[in-house]
Amino acid sequence: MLWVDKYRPKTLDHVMVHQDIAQNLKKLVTEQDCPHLLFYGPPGSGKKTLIMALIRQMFGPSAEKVKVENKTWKVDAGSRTLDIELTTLSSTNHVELSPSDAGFQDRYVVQEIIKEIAKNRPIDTKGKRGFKVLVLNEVDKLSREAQHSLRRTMEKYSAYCRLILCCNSSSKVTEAIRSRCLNVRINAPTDEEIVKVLEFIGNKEGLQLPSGFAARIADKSNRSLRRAILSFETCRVQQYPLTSKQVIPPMDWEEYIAEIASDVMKEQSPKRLFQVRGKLYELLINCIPPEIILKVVLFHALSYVCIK
Ligand SMILES: Nc1ncnc2c1ncn2[C@@H]1O[C@H](COP(=O)(O)OP(=O)(O)OP(=O)(O)O)[C@@H](O)[C@H]1O
Repeated sequence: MLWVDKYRPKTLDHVMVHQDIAQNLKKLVTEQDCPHLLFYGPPGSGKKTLIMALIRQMFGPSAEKVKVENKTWKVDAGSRTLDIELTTLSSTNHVELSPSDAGFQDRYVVQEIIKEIAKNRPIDTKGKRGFKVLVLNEVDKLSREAQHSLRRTMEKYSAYCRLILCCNSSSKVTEAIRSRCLNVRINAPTDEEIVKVLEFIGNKEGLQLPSGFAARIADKSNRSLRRAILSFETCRVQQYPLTSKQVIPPMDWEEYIAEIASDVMKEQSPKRLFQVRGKLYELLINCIPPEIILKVVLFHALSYVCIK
């Protein structure tokens, strides 16, 4: 198991960063009925970790027993029937999915599939919560129509379904949805917090960390905890004992994008265009978001221009 998964805190009491938010969430679910929630913040800041710990707090360890299903749903779209393939992750009390995976058909996912999941009321056994939780990832990528449908679903099934929405940018979520949720902003962790997590992992793995090594990884991580932990594990695999001069390698996909920028800058011909297109497809197939690809290409391209 990768360290990012192995050392992901499972409960709200064990989180090492955003402890104040974790304690507030704990109070929220123990003292009162939980509202719909919208978690937003930069990639790798710890949103998913808090959401998973929150669900565990609500339903106990059974929330960790999840099954992954790849289902094809038949959806009625007026004159024709659409087949929509979606991956869901579910336990007895919660279901998680990314409706934006359905692309421009996302509104059918919200109108039909989410409605179907939301209206199945869980059995209200004594002492247990009488609602189920629906976790929706990347809601900022949903189309306007899908977001409007989502707003209606939120209202209609709020008696026995709580939505936990997760995204990077809340400004791309409609005001109507935002105002119906408790908004929880998860800031990118500071370098000091990242160093604390890396030292904790190093300690658990029984590693000797040279002085300043964790700080160098934190500095290169762009304040993403996931990235810092992945880099740390890569360094460990590349060389042990770790040395203070050891190079902290960039992510594979970043090197690949740098190559694309260099290809584009060195030669502008139909042949090169064809090669670059192939490389871009390769990145997209590996789930690197297009906006990140363009941002990094631009960054490298500009550095070429500046050198000239
Ligand atoms: N509060 C925390 N304390 C300690 N480690 C954490 C904490 N939150 C996250 N981590 C570590 O950072 C990794 C990345 O966090 P997480 O997946 O929650 O980020 P995210 O904000 O959901 O990212 P993305 O938006 O890219 O999906 C986790 O796998 C975990 O190892």
